[in-house]
Amino acid sequence: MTQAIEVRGLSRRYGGPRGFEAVKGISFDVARGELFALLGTNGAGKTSTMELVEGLDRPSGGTVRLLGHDPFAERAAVRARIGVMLQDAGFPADLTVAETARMWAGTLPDARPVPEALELAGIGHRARVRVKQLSGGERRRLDLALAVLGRPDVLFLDEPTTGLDPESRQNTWRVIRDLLVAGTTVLLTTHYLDEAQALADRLAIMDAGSIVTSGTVAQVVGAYPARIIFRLGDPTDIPDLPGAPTIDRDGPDVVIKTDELQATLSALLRWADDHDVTLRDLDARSASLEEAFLTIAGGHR
Ligand SMILES: Nc1ncnc2c1ncn2[C@@H]1O[C@H](COP(=O)(O)OP(=O)(O)OP(=O)(O)O)[C@@H](O)[C@H]1O
Repeated sequence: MTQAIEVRGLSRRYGGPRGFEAVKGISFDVARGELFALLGTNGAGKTSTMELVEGLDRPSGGTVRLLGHDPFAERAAVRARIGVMLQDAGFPADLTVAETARMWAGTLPDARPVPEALELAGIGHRARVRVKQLSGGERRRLDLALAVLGRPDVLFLDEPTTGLDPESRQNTWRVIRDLLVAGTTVLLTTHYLDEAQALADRLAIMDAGSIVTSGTVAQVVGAYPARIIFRLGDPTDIPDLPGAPTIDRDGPDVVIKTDELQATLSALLRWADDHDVTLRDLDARSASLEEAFLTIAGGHR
């Protein structure tokens, strides 16, 4: 078996059969050793999905296989093999960092030494500090230390770098990359598109409970056009341009979308030059994950 996670037609309804459907029949696979990122706007259903894959609740519909098991019905078979970093773990505030990790290690069959896990997550220097005295970013690092304490085969990271300073984010990324090299499978949710771009082998963008697009970063981005944006002073007619672009005009504002940025842009610049037209605030950019995300998220506003 090469898939660590198999999700088929998964749905989650809150509040009974007539309640709110937060996840609407989604499917995806995550191969062993792969990092799969779930992206989406607030309330898209990322955490609801992740919790079902972790086995915290029974799906309203569809199936989840985690390391070959049903994670809800066969919880005992998977619990020791997964590590979970929740958005808000809620540990006793009066314990120190090391005491918290020791307590957690006591529940695991093959825990790393506590100092090793704390060092790995960059929180070793705060081992004797009480949890309630940690900053928000330090709490995230403690959460990460606890998630990796049991040497998990599959690691669930729900917004792992929210609230971290840039250096700590880089550190967390390094930790995640090292774990991937060691063969760990990771399911990640994040609001940082650069984080997904930097870490994800594959990703899915969710909106309103459904997966709108998924694939490698290159595949997802490749499905969206490049954009050329500028303002025209006069009501000049824009000529036909190569690359079969779509041209939207709103008063002086022009947005051109094209799959052949270089060809379209070159012709546009030649035309502007020949006709002495100024393209004010000219901005040309390739498709990006941000573009794909905003198009998907914006399409439902
Ligand atoms: N226990 C619950 N009872 C009822 N509705 C819930 C519950 N948990 C989540 N929801 C709703 O389900 C939808 C999806 O929530 P979820 O937390 O999965 O989204 P998300 O994509 O993780 O969002 P965020 O980026 O804000 O973390 C939201 O509309 C949310 O209000």
